[in-house]
Parts: sequence; C-alpha cells; structure tokens
Amino acid sequence: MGLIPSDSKPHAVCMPFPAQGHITPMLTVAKLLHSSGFHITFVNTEYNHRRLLRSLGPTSLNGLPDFQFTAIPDGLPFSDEDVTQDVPSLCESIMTNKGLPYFRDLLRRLNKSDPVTPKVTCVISDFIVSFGIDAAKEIGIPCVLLWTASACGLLGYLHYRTLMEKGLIPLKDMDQLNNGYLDAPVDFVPGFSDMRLKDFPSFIRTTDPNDIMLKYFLDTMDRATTASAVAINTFREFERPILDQIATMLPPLYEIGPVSMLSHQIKESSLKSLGSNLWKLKPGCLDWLEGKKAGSIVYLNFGSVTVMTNQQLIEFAWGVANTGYQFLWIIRPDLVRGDTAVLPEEFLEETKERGLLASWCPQEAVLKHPAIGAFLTHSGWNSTLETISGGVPVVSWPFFAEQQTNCRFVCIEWGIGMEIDNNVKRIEVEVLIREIMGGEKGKRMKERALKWKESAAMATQNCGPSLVNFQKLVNEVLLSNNSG
Ligand SMILES: O=c1ccn([C@@H]2O[C@H](COP(=O)(O)OP(=O)(O)O[C@H]3O[C@H](CO)[C@@H](O)[C@H](O)[C@H]3O)[C@@H](O)[C@H]2O)c(=O)[nH]1
Repeated sequence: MGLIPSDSKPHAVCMPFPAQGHITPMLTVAKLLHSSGFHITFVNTEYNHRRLLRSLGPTSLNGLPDFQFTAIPDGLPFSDEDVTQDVPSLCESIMTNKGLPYFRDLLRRLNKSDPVTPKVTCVISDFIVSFGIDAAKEIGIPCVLLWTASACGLLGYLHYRTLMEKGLIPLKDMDQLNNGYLDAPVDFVPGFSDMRLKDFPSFIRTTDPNDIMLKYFLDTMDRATTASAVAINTFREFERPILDQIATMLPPLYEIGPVSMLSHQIKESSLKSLGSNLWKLKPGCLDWLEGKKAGSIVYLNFGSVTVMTNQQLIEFAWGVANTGYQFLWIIRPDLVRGDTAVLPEEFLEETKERGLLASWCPQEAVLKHPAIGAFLTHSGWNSTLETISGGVPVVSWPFFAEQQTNCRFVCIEWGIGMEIDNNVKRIEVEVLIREIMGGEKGKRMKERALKWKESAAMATQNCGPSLVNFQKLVNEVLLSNNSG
C-alpha cells in the first residue's frame, strides 16, 4: 500500500462500537491505515480492554510504537464479566453523550503528549458512536464514520423515519408482531424490492415511540449526515442498487469491503500479532476439520450478541443431530439467556463421535476450510461476509438488528441461503440442513456462494474497486487536513 513519508505522519484515532462485530472490522481498517503510513490510536472501552487482556494475554495490547491501544469508560457501572454487554444500555449511555467528554479529553491528551506522537489528524468513528463527529469538529479535523454492517441494513435504518411518517411504526399493539401485520409489503423505498415490514432492522418491533433503540437509530441516521464521509464494509457488486440510494442520502460514501479480504494486501507482519477476540480461542477446531471430506461438515455459530432460550438450543441440537451429518458447533458461554447452556445427555452421547462443541473458534479460517459444507448463522454482517469469502451457503436464523434484512437478502437477492422460522423447531432445522447439504437447492446456493466469493476477491484485489476506494478515502478525506 502507498506509504506516506514519516516526517508528515498523519494520526488516525479509531473508535469502534464496543462489541465484537464492530471491534474486528475497525481493527482491520486501522491496520490498513497503518500500512498506508498512519500512526494509529485504537480506542476500546475499559470493559473490553480488560476482556481483551484476559482473552489475548497481558501483553496483547502493548501495540507497536506507532500503533497504540487505549481505553475510555463506557459510562456504565463497573463490571468484570466476560459477556456481551446489554446493547440498549450501551446505546443509551452513548446517546446521552457519556463517552464524549472522555473522548474529547483523550484527543486533547494525545495532542500534547510527547514529541514522538504526531498530532491527531482524523477520527474514524463507528457509525453508531457518532459523538466522534462532535469531538473531531471541535478540533477541526475530519471524521469518517465506519458502517460495519450491510448496505441493505443501513438503507433500512435510513428509512425508519419514512416508516414513521407513514404511520407504520411504532406498532399500534403487540398483536401486530404475530398477526401478519409485519408481512405487509413495503414498496415505496427506492433501492428495495420485494421487502416486507418484517425485513427492516428489528428495532421497529416496538409500540413505544420512545423506545431506546428506535430513537437511537433515528438519531444516529440524522447525525451521520454531518460526518466528513462514510466508509462501508461491503462491495459494489454485492449491493449496487442499495449503495446508489444510500449515496444520495449521506456524505461521500466509500465502499471498502470486505475489509477482512482487503487486509490480505497488508504486507507488514508486525500487525499480525494484533488481535481482537474477546473470548479465548478454543484450540483444536481447525485440527478437527483436517482430513474431513470436502463439504461434509455443518458449522453452527450465532456470533457474539445472539442469545436464545435453552429450549431453542435443544431444538437446534436435535435438528442437527437428526440429519446424521458431522458438525462443529460454537456455543458461547453466554449464548443461553440468563443461564448456562444445558444440552441433553442423550444428544451428547449420540453425537460424541461426529460433533465438536467449542466456545469460540477462529471463524474466518473455519469458513475457509474445504470441509465446511454449510453454515447455520444468525446472519450478522461479518459472518455473512466471511461465509462469502469461504463460498459457503447458509441457513439463517436472524436474531436482531439488521440481521433480518441480511437474511432477506441472503435468501432472495443473493440466493445463498434459506431462513429458519424464529420459533425454531427441530424438524425444520433438520429439513433445511439436509437440503443445503445435499439437495438441489443447496447445490445451487453453493454455486451462488462461490460466485460471490469470486466477486469479493475481485473487489479486494490489487486495483480492485474496494482497494481503490480505500485509497481514495485516505487521499480525499483522511489526508485532506494533513498539512505535513
Ligand atoms: O466463535 C466465534 C464467533 C464469532 N467470531 C467472530 O465474531 C464476529 C461476529 O460478527 P457478526 O457475525 O457480524 O455478528 P455479531 O457479533 O452479532 O455482530 C454485530 O455487529 C454486526 C456488524 O455491525 C452486525 O451485523 C450484527 O447485527 C451485530 O449483532 C465475526 O467476525 C466472527 O468471525 C469468531 O471469530 N469466533
């Protein structure tokens, strides 16, 4: 990547939303910037900073001389747990600007620290932590918002206000959740075709006009218009009509994804040691896959935020067991709501020769392994891009946020998956896994997934559009303030 002479080193402060699915892509963007010559300060919350030290080791955040990690409070009461924090509580804390004074103070300290630390020249803030815009404005530097989810999800959020103006949300009563109301087609959003109300990001499913998440996203979308630019972790060919629409609603938009694939362009080996896993990796998952027949393994993983009831866990368990396929299933310690996961003895006994259960795995590598035949996922955006990078079709069980939108696109637009009903039943899990692993539909979905894999590789190769956009973002926005 194009290096900048060290005497005019720009300094980017990168601040993710404090959850796994946001920290990882932000860290990747930070590494890409570093390899383009930027000094980096990466800002975690103190809670996640402590978690990272526990999961990655006590020296893991020592960084490099020009790639520093730091932490600010998240505004929530102290906790030393190893779980994903409550998302509405985090959002409320951000919305009430609890983090802004800490962030502002951090920028001030960085700017007068020591002679070797260059002055801060730009902020890369998570799209949903938009107080980064205010702090950057105060010192006259650009702020780029990084949207770590899909463009289709973003377009859904951008139209929350339209849905409100049309009186479609908030819901009139809770019956509307189940009486077919959410199946109503929504045909007035340019860029969307074949969408229903239920395919919009899930925070519309409330009767309360003051619901924290509804208000948070309405507010976040308004504030985003004041950023210097928006970078999005997707690629043009994947979401073209959607991106064209978003470009008319936001500041300059740069599609730079999948950033995990773009990062293959990074040559510096020193950056490889900088990791972002909030949970300790369980060794052995990749070894277990070694030597297994190509496309023979079902992989189940619900990301870092999804929670379910123990009964839902049991339905998934018997569903996958009844297919007879071998499987790798990642069960986070906090996957089951308010409890620890308890699987029936008979299930464990019956599947002990053909199933591996683990608490956290190197997912990107797992999805690239030829043994993986299908992915049962919650359709978080990183998981979706990672499955594309591996060319693996999916069975989707969306949990919340824009996962419902991703699922719709996975099934209808991209043709790489099938949805499991929210009220999961073992028979449906079994039928869909059998179809995706061995049926005609499954075969077609695999072909489509491989096609998207190729497109993503083209987008992120040398001179590919995502790399070109990344370089444009650097030159047109992030360096625009750098006097050298
Ligand atoms: O055993 C595991 C499980 C997960 N991961 C990684 O964790 C990340 C999970 O991200 P994602 O699939 O996007 O799911 P969430 O953690 O649910 O992500 C949140 O952030 C995403 C990006 O904004 C949104 O798309 C989701 O809706 C939101 O819940 C991925 O990179 C996975 O590779 C692992 O490495 N090992």
